[in-house]
Amino acid sequence: MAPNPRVAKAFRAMRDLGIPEEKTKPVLKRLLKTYDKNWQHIEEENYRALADAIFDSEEAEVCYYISDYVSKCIDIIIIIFYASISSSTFSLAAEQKKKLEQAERMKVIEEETQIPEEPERPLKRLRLRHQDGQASSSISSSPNSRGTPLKVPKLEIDNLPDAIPKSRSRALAKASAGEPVTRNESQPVSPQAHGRNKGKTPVLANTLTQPDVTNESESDSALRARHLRDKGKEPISPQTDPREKRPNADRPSHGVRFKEPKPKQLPKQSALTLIKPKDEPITDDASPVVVPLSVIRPESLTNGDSTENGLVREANRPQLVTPRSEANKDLSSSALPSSNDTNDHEHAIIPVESTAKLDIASSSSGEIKISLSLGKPNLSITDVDSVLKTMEEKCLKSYKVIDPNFSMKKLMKDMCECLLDNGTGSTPPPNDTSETPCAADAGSNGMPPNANNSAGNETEDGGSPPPCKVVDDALPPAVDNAVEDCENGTHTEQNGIQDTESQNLVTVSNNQLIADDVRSLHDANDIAKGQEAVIISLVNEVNSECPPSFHYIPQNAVFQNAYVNFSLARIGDDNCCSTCFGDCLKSSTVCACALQSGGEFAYTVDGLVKEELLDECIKMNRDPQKHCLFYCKECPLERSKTRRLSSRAKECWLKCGCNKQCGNRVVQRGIKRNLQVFMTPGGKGWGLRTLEDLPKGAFICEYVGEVLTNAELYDRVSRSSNKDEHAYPVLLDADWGAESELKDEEALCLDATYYGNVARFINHRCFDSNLVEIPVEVENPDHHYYHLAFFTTRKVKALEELTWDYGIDFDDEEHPVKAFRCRCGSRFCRNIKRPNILFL
Ligand SMILES: C[S@@+](CC[C@H](N)C(=O)[O-])C[C@H]1O[C@@H](n2cnc3c(N)ncnc32)[C@H](O)[C@@H]1O
Repeated sequence: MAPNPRVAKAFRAMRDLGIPEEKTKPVLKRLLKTYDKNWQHIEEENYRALADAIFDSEEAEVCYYISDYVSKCIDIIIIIFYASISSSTFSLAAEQKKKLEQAERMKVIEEETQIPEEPERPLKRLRLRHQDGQASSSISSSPNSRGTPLKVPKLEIDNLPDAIPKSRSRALAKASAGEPVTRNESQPVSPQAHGRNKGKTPVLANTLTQPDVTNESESDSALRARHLRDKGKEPISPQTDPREKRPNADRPSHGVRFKEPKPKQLPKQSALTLIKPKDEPITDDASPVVVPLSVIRPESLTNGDSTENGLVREANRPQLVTPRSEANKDLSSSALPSSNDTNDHEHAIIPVESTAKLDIASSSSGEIKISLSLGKPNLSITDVDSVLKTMEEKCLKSYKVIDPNFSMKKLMKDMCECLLDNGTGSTPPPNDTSETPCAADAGSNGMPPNANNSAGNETEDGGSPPPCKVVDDALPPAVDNAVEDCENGTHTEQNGIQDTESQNLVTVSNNQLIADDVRSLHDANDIAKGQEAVIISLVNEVNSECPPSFHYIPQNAVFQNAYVNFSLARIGDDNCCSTCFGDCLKSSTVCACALQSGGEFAYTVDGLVKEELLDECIKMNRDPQKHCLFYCKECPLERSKTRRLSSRAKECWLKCGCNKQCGNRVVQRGIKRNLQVFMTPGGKGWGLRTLEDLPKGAFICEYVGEVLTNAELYDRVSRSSNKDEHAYPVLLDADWGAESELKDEEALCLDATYYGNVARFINHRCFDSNLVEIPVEVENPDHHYYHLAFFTTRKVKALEELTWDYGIDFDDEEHPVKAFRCRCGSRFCRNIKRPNILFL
């Protein structure tokens, strides 16, 4: 049968549009049926009805694909949503809910895309295009569509909700296309999650985890730093006021309060949004050069303007402005001095990290240049300000620098000033008139108003102070206020300056730059912070060195393992004078406590140590071989002799019937003399001096510190980065009661490095020191633990430095605490290498 010419014409028209006959045929059949074989409707507008009907049938197919795809995407989003609100694995309920929702959606989509058996006038396509926001166009007039077969439309991924990151969208697209998805595309890892969960969390969970903003904790490196800082420094004895403990994040001390860094605010997101992935996070460990800094200033820097917790309010604190501040204005562009400059410059190379090198150079004109070589050849930093800003943020985050005015520039300026101030003395002095007087500056010579000033500025030897070796004589009075310069938190040990005369080279130890600690705050008006019966002031008339960082404690505190048991039950009747009344020294009967020290009290009614005991102790100190043959392992006889000869005092205590003013309670009543911590002019660092004339045998102070076992001390010293920093720990070795030699885990010592009293400032003098230490039993009849009390060996004039003989063997290379180069100035100094005289 010949084909109907109208059918053939319709096929041709559709072919022209790229629609093959087999697609046209069924649709045409349906249309003819629909229009009751009314060809007019079909042929109108160049077969528009037919073409639309064909497109609609194709679109229905496409819609199915789209709906399927969208539903899969929604599924994934729902999975994400559920996973994000519950970090645990999928719950069954969630999965069920998801499936139900999916089925619901599928139903709706299917309903929407169903082809009605009897289609209405096919204009839907045009309407859809309008809805898409695209220009309405007739299929015949659209040049693009003309002849182009319809394909499965590409999913417009970029139009998915904004919060879906592109990489994730790409992953979705790839996944749907059956392409492999890369790890980065599948894992929008938050910086926190990246570091924490690396290699641990399943990909999906990792992808979905929101960053734990509220729990953002210190970086590992900051924690490590704090751990190291606090290690070995926290006495746990109940004797110790817990507030005195080193501050840490959990337990802020009264002096310093750490402010946790505020977690970064994330943009607000709805429940369904995902966190945009970031590039590899920069971790705290990333920076090779980190200078942890504390900017807590000593209270002494203020004129009483300290806040309740002891912090200094920056705004009211006068700023140091010196001409030298210009020196570091442009650190980035300044080149280090050439080797030709070496005569004019002091030059220190500080190893910062294996690949990085910090270089500091100073010129005699007061210029300081700091350069940092990172060992990376192609590094170019053009914007120093942004580097400084980043560093400030880092300091705030990692090192809890809490001062809002903290600035790296200021820190570097301070560092330069410290370098100049602590340098060789060849650098010009600060020419600054804007410095405010130091709180400690109680007079031109540092004497407080009530001090007996009559004695003049004598040294122990009776002469004037020796010319200062480190600081130029020409230093102006401004350096009296040097305590103010300590605001950068760095601290230079006098010993850190090596051989300044010989090579004009300042060697700066690493830990001068790395303030490993938040400084304990010192009140220069009273370094004891009111914990002693007297005020102990602090002055520095010599240089700008800061008082060392330590906690002042008026009584010993057990660090950890030391066994110091003060139970009343352990004090027998023989060890106390329970029947005494008032002042034992005035009693007519010999008290039990006196019997304990050979039938006589150790003190006179004037509160001085009796001459015999004093002389015995002095002799013992000066010639231990002769007077105290202690610790002869080979010879038990010598050992017992030593014990018998051990000179000591025994004081009344809690079980005694006498009162607190009893003459046999000298050491336990604490410091009574007018003392001052001062910077020695002779290169020994800080020292202690008396501000009043003292008689022979006067009690000065006790050596107070942490009570450690020997084993703990060795451990502490060997772990310490700066072994020299230890304030010369003392061994409590007058173990006159022990039956056998004490093990290192039992033997005790005192370390005043981190916790101590004013005695930690007493310098050593060989042989003829004006103080001698006497073991004093107070609470503990075991004699395994006792108090080490200092008494004057002779009359001492006001302003004389107080010294004691540490008993150092300067040739003992094996001692855990390294001996210093002695500058005691004594004629009998043991550190002077004398030529061996050969007697023939
Ligand atoms: C107990 S501390 C005394 C206070 C110390 N000068 C300070 O500035 O903190 C002991 C340290 O002081 C220094 N020192 C004490 N006597 C010294 C002396 N005769 N010569 C040189 N340095 C001395 C040594 O650095 C020693 O390690």
